Amino acid sequence: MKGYVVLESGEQFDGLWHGEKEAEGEIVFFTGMTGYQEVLSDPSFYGQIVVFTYPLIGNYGINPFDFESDGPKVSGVIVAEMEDNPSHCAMTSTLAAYLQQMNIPYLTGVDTRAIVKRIRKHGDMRAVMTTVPESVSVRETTALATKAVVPLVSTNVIKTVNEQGHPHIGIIDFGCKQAIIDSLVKGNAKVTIFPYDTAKAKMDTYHLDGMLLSNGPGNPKQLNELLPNIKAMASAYPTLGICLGHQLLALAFGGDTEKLVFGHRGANQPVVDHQTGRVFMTAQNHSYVVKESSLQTTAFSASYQNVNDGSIEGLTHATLPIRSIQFHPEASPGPQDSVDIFAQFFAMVHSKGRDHQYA
Ligand SMILES: NC(=O)CC[C@H](N)C(=O)O
Repeated sequence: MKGYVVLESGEQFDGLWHGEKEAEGEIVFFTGMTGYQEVLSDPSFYGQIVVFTYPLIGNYGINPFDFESDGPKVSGVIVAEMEDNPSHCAMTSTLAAYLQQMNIPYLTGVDTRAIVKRIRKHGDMRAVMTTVPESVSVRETTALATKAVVPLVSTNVIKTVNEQGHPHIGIIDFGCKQAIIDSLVKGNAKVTIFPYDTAKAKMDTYHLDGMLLSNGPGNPKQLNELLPNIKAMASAYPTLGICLGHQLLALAFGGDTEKLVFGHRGANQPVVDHQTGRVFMTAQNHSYVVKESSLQTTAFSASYQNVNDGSIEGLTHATLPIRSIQFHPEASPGPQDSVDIFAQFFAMVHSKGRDHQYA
């Protein structure tokens, strides 16, 4: 059966329809050649329709190890071609069977290049995947775009992993990828994961050595009411912010964020480290960025910058042990060139123990 994706701009693209239900959400594109399983299950993609630009998706199937959360978070998938006969030693299912089992609609045989050219021109926008395009008004669905989705992907309960580890790192879970938790445990940290709106007073009872603000979906300004709590926590503990966590730290300390025309989603985003001059490749998926001009009135300075468009990729605080990064040092999927960010975070935590009083 023929299926369609109808964009907010009114344009539509067709392909072969697979699925039981329509999908709606922000349409974004991901440029990595591999990593579709991580993308589908990364909570930062919650509710989005993802166009994969690599022309053949699914060629190593789905395995039990590469999930970033308990299941798919995207609302729909669009590909040029999906592999029917994948091959991998750890494979337990084809991508098609997995999407069907999870009730995620997908389109194959789509001119993905044409869609991406539209998005690059007009920006990420709302879209609907449907078999009856004439019945769809994408504009009527845009109200949903303002709804905060972090509460839907954050943990409801406080949980600790690697009980015997040290140091003790608290993660504020805005939709945390499993790979971030794994990276901390790999460094032998005891990790306690808190719901996104846990009060600092509650966290203080856990005797944490450091704090990590996770990635997550949506516009950081949807979480404005959390900023005073975030500022208080980051002022009390050595802190690392990743992606949404980075954006929230900037907002909490008086900076500002804005939406990119089209997001960075892929595995080869070049970033320059201003301290060393080194350029390295990073995994990214975000729509929002910290506004460089807004940093002037804050104690933050830009530590990393995107080589392609000059956007801010990381911040360092002038006096407090706070670092934040827009890209993903845990990769998953993508290059591991920046994995030493976790080692640097551990060094910061060890040199600024929890008994240290910051001014
Ligand atoms: N990966 C993330 O944490 C994404 C952050 C935010 N939702 C953005 O799109 O910019």
